[in-house]
Amino acid sequence: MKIGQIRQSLSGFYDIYSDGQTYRTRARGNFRKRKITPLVGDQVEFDSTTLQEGYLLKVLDRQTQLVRPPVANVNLAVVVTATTKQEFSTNLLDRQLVALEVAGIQAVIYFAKTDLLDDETYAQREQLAQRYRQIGYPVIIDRTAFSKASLAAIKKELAGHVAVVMGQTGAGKSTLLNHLQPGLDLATGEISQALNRGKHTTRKVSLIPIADGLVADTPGFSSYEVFDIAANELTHYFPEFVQLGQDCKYRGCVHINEPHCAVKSALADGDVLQSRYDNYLQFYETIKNKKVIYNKKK
Ligand SMILES: Nc1nc2c(ncn2[C@@H]2O[C@H](COP(=O)(O)OP(=O)(O)OP(=O)(O)O)[C@@H](O)[C@H]2O)c(=O)[nH]1
Ligand SMILES: [Zn+2]
Repeated sequence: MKIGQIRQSLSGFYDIYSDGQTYRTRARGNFRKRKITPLVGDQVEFDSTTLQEGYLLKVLDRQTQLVRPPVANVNLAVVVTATTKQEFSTNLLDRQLVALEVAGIQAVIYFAKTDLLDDETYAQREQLAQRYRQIGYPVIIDRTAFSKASLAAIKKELAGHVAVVMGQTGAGKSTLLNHLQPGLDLATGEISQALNRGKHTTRKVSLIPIADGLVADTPGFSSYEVFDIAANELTHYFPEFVQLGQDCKYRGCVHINEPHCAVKSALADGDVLQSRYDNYLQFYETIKNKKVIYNKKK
């Protein structure tokens, strides 16, 4: 029995990386009975006779689990945010950040398409980047898109992590992945020619080693339509509110109507971003009314 990590899943085969080797395996039938679908990123126990023939025996406990892309144990997400006036939205950015906080996944923000900005807009984005850094989120922004420095900065963040790239349609996720890994043939929705039995297309998901980290080659979607939390918990997922909230007069203050609220006074002093607070209010109301949050910009 060996232990390894699923690095690729395709048509019922699982490629498991263990001790410098990749083993192709199939899952034993009992997985289906137990309703466990092995996921790329899973740490697993397996048996193998050759590199081509083996059985996946057991999926070990997961740290995290994403649905889109279906990857386990992701602990970092690169949030690709297009910065052009037409596309940029702090609402979308904050929504993704909250979803990641809820999932327990670290976020790195990448500001894309900076080459399309005029100087004034670029300066605004840079200022905003600084504010997000103060909250604790690394932000990668460079006047030159895909500069050596910005790619190196992303690679540094990826080191030691299992990561996904997320962001709106057209934000620049695939383009970024291709710059991080030149020659990468993004395989989203690819039909497996050797293995497809003609019933339906097979989605391949794999984790590719980039700069001492692993990145899912399938970008994720940002459409976390609803936060699976109660409205009064939302404050826990705004890191700057967590810290400030310790000085609110009322325990369990949600920073809306309570007097002597440290978050609201920091907002009045300009120490909390107005856009973050506005988005907080909007998410709060949405969760409270149990409405679905739809993406405004598609
Ligand atoms: N000028 C400029 N264009 C970019 C940049 N990044 C991406 N683009 C362009 O934006 C368009 C969308 O980029 P993609 O990488 O396909 O976006 P995506 O996020 O993968 O989109 P989906 O696959 O639809 O989710 C493409 O035409 C890219 O060439 C950038 O930094 N600067
Ligand atoms: Zn408060």
